Amino acid sequence: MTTVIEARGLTKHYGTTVAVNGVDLSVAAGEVIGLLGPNGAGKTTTILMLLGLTEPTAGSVRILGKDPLRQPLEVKREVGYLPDAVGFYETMTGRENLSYSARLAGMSRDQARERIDAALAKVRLTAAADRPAGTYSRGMRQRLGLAELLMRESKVAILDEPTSGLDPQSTQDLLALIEQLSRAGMTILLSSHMLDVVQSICHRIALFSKGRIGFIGTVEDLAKQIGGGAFIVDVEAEGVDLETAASSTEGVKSIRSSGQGHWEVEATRDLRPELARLVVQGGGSLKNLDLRRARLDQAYNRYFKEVANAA
Ligand SMILES: Nc1ncnc2c1ncn2[C@@H]1O[C@H](COP(=O)(O)OP(=O)(O)OP(=O)(O)O)[C@@H](O)[C@H]1O
Repeated sequence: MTTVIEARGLTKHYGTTVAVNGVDLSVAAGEVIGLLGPNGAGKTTTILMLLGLTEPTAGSVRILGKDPLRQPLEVKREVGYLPDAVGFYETMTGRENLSYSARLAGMSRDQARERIDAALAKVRLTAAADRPAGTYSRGMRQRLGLAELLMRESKVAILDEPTSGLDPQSTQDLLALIEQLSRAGMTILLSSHMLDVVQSICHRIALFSKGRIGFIGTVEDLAKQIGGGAFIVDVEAEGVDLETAASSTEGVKSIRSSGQGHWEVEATRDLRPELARLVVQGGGSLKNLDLRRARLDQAYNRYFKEVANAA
């Protein structure tokens, strides 16, 4: 697998403040990685170093084998950055903004026209393409930002809170687009405090804490690491006490009553068959059984509680 982003021992001091303290990060082509952590944990500073916009105090970055500080133009060609508030020329239309950026990137007029049309269609902005960008909603601006990355054929996208301020429908639209880009091979780093958004599209998450990456892996890995279970089974049954019946079953991490005849079982594997059997063997009748994935927000809160307790 091709490694697209490689950071080793990345460190940044601002005077006496240690903003980033020895970050190692390796991201493969087509991966979507969520950068998470409390305010001030070092996510933005890490992103700025990956983009070559801030010089590391120590450590190294390679983007597709190139050093963002020594080869800034080459890296800029490969990496698209979508900040929290994407800046466009407000009086210029969406299409004119893209044309301007294509000209700066040295594209020929014909090539630009073709790529701009395709990119606008992909983000569903064709109908609005000739309106001034100043009239665009926040969702449209984010989509125009993605269109710019598509037009430039960026291999890496770094997105800062891409869905903040978007309504649920616009959020879903944007997430679907980001997934398409990843399936087409784009590598995506996404910094966000919106944990449901992160869980829905990220393959792995990196948890930043005091300038370090304290955890990197899947949500399931995180749930396991903090001693929980990666699987949650919701059980609805009558005539049985599941807490007693399933308490010693291998793989059960916790059983919580979530109402009369309802239980939430946290487990290290999919325990639906065993739970169904236990209900029936205990003389009860099973009414419903649902499997859910561990929730990132719960795992995240538990992780940072442990970090705070360990401090
Ligand atoms: N230009 C700067 N000068 C001095 N200190 C800075 C500068 N930029 C960031 N810091 C400090 O570095 C630390 C890490 O900040 P950073 O912005 O990277 O965190 P973050 O994880 O992105 O936070 P947020 O979630 O709020 O965006 C903080 O203590 C911050 O105050």
